[in-house]
Amino acid sequence: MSQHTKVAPPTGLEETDSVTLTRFVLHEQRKHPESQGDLTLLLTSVQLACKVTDSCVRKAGIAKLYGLAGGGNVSGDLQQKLDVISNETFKVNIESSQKVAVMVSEEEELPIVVEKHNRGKYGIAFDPLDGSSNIDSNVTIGSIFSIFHLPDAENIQTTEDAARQIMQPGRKIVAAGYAMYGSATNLVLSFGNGVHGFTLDPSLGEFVLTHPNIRIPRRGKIYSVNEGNCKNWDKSVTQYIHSLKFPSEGKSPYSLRYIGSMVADVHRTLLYGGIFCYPADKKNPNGKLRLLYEGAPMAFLMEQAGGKASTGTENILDIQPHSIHQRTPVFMGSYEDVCDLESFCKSAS
Ligand SMILES: O=P(O)(O)OC[C@H]1O[C@](O)(COP(=O)(O)O)[C@@H](O)[C@@H]1O
Ligand SMILES: [Mg+2]
Ligand SMILES: [Mg+2]
Repeated sequence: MSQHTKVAPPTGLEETDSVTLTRFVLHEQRKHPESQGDLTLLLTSVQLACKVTDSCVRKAGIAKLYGLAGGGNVSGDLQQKLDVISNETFKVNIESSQKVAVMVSEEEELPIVVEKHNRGKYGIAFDPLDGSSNIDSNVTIGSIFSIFHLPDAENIQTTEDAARQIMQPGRKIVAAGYAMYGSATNLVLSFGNGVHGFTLDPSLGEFVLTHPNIRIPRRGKIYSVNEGNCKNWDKSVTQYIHSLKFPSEGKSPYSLRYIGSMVADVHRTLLYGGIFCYPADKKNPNGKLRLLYEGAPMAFLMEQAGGKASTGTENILDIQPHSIHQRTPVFMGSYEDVCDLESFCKSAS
């Protein structure tokens, strides 16, 4: 019995069998009559970078079997590490959109300043391959991005100028999202008016809308953290996690799920609720995850879905970055769960 289920499209889009990502983005653009279509073109290039990365991820394990090792062509490329390939893919595709002036990548020490003739008014920060320790075991990995409007893109000359202009708090994000290369490939994004999830239809080669207007449950039943680090946690984090495992009489303990790919752990948290944590600890006083292309874009999506993201004491979206690769402690997920964590931090201070 196969019943064809239609997904209700966002208001204003006709009910058809599939709303592709491209159509969705164009629809968003039409809501802003003054728009010149720059963001649309930029997102098209991000979408393409995700599709190319997805295709490399799918082929990575078999490249050698097909004799694709060696040589300086595409086959040679497949030998490279996926994080190098995805970084190149993101840089090349995004630069060719001619809509950005600055790119910040986890894989590049300095911001990339785009040549004047190829420039646009946006800046983008990305983690081209997130969860890289999971690549060889074929566990879900992803890509994360955040897009900012630059105040004075034309006059950027040095990498210092570039860093200064793109180091904006997450509240100023224009659009953010992630691609997840799992059993299926998803692209989840927000322009600041809700969160929408798309799934790559391999036969069409198109992302189609499968999860319109994602809302995270107010409270969840799952916590996600690398408990191997617990001996180095602050007392407040230790006590909070303990409270989830040993709740008061009559309440059920939370379940633990931890994949070790932020994209996958955050995706599950967004859909099922609960809390994802990467706290600061004695070894990493600022945590592990990066603000501009991990913490802030995911915090933006969480808040847009009705959840919350915090360092424990501050909303992640309010942090003014002071360096492009700075780290931040991360607690994000269901609104009430993150509030609980914050009250443990508050009472410890
Ligand atoms: O192995 P750990 O310490 O638990 O860290 C896992 C975290 O590190 C990361 O893999 C870091 O991202 P990269 O793979 O992009 O460096 C996150 O995806 C994940 O949440
Ligand atoms: Mg990462
Ligand atoms: Mg990475």
